Amino acid sequence: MAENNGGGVPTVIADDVHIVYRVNTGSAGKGSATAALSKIMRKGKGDSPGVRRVHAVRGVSFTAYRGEAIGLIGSNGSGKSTLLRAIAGLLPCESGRVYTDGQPSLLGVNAALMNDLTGERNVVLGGLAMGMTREQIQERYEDIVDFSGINEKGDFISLPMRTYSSGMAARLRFSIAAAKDHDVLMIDEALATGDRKFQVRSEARIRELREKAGTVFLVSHNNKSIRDTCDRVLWLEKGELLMDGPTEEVVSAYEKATSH
Ligand SMILES: Nc1ncnc2c1ncn2[C@@H]1O[C@H](COP(=O)(O)OP(=O)(O)OP(=O)(O)O)[C@@H](O)[C@H]1O
Repeated sequence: MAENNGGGVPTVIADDVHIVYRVNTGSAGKGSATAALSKIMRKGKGDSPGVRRVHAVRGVSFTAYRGEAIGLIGSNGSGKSTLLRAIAGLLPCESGRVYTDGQPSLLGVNAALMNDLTGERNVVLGGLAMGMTREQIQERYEDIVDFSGINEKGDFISLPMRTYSSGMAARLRFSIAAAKDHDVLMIDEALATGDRKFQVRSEARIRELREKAGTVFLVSHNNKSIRDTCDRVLWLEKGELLMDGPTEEVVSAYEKATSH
């Protein structure tokens, strides 16, 4: 639908993507009536006993271009995080394809840093995990810590991450990820967790990343963050792409639909 690419270079192409989780329900026990019933229901569907399918993304197609910041909105459980994980290559597609130009990096509020290690060690760990060299990390270390603001109220960077508030931890995660110029940067709710001052800073950094020819995806329930950051929005509902277009058009339609 949205063709605001200005003749740009595609960075992510999703082509009729379907993603199915398989959940072990543990109800495969012999003899129980429920087990027998689910066996009958499952017949011909090709899944093993005790496994339930959750069809989280259903036939989503879009093309993202270099320089775009794309918001993903939709109610809880609509498939936003699942779609991001598939673009990052962390989940396989049941059918359809995701093509990417460059390495997509997913920055979630749950991005795996080690709680028992200090902030300092996590900066190094996170940098290495993103493919930076030790020298590059060394070079950017001060900037990362300054950007995170972790040390504004004392020397917190040398304390284990488990002593951080959720906002502080989210800020550090964002700062680590934003230290690298990404081909495709995906942010899951990270902005919603920092305080207003940090949000302003991270929005500015996202704009910079976009100018460096990357593509940014942002999943958020905060429509203001989406409006401030994105120029295009995908609205997912029950795993399907309901709307794809300019931010104001899609967010207004979403607000209208969810206001009653
Ligand atoms: N690991 C998992 N195993 C099984 N089902 C899952 C898993 N993760 C998500 N789901 C299911 O997939 C569907 C989409 O979930 P997803 O987390 O992608 O939604 P979301 O739009 O990001 O939601 P939210 O706004 O609440 O973060 C939901 O029905 C959810 O229950």
